[in-house]
Amino acid sequence: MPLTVSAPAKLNLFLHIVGRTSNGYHQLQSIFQLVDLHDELSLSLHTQNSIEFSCSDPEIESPDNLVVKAAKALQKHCQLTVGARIHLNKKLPMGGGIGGGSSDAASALLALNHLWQCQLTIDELADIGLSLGADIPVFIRGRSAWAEGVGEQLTPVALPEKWYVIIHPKVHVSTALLFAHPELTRDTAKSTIRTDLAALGHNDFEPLVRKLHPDIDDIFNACLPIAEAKLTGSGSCIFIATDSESAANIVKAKLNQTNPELTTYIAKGLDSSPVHNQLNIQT
Ligand SMILES: C[C@](O)(CO)[C@H](O)COP(=O)(O)OP(=O)(O)OC[C@H]1O[C@@H](n2ccc(N)nc2=O)[C@H](O)[C@@H]1O
Ligand SMILES: Nc1ncnc2c1ncn2[C@@H]1O[C@H](COP(=O)(O)OP(=O)(O)OP(=O)(O)O)[C@@H](O)[C@H]1O
Repeated sequence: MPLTVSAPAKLNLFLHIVGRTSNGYHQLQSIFQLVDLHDELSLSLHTQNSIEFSCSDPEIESPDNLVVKAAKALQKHCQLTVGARIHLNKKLPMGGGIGGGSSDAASALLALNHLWQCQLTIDELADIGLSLGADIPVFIRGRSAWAEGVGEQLTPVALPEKWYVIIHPKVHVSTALLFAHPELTRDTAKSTIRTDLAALGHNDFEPLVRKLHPDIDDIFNACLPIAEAKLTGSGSCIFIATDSESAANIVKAKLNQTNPELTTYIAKGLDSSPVHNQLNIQT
């Protein structure tokens, strides 16, 4: 029987860019909110040391997939002679700033650490994850968190229970291009940990993303009379926070009334990642 684990999505409830590191990466302050939308990974042992990867979406069934990179990084780190067969059931929208690829990689690292009996600590797995992408450590640690540094310095925070309406504009926004853009605001004042920034903070990518992508700007404008909308990560997904599932359903219905073409999801905020429960990891 393969081992099956989830890979949840995240929202950046706010995202302030507060500086730059010497290697060109950006220093952020953000709150990562894990949500109950997820991909699914099935993993089993392979007696040879190859990583056999398949995916429900043929477009990302490639050796470049972050899942394959994560598996190979762990295999190399632990100098293993065994491999794995991994299937990814892709359900999360891609390139939307909800961290799907990063979460898939994190769940692969956590599950393979278990399957291969590597016995690496969460800190060691988070370091391997960070070498593959700035968004991976939060999924390794598996807690909604206040984030600093490039997103790897994480302090778990208890957030009020929320349901989010997530809108996925069918626009792919490049994280690397946005971070490199001359018009990006990079000097937002640093704050000490404040969970009220979940509601009060802004996303420094938003003005630029709206300027570069008129379709996304149109969606923000359509949300205006309904509720406050925010961008997650570098986009393209936009979300609206509500206090209950029924309130989320009402917002979703209103949005779809004004624009039936919109792809919308409802997601509940999570304090901790389902993959940690599935693998019985105590954090
Ligand atoms: C926008 C966020 O999603 C917010 O959570 C993340 O900061 C992005 O994390 P990610 O997609 O895992 O990013 P990576 O794959 O590590 O890097 C993609 C590109 O974004 C830039 N990058 C990323 C993270 C960061 N703190 N500063 C950066 O400048 C890097 O130049 C890199 O070329
Ligand atoms: N397992 C994966 N799932 C999705 N995309 C992947 C995966 N591995 C590699 N990719 C590549 O990464 C690109 C961005 O994927 P992803 O959905 O993680 O973006 P994102 O949600 O914007 O992430 P982030 O918030 O970390 O910037 C995809 O277009 C795809 O080419």
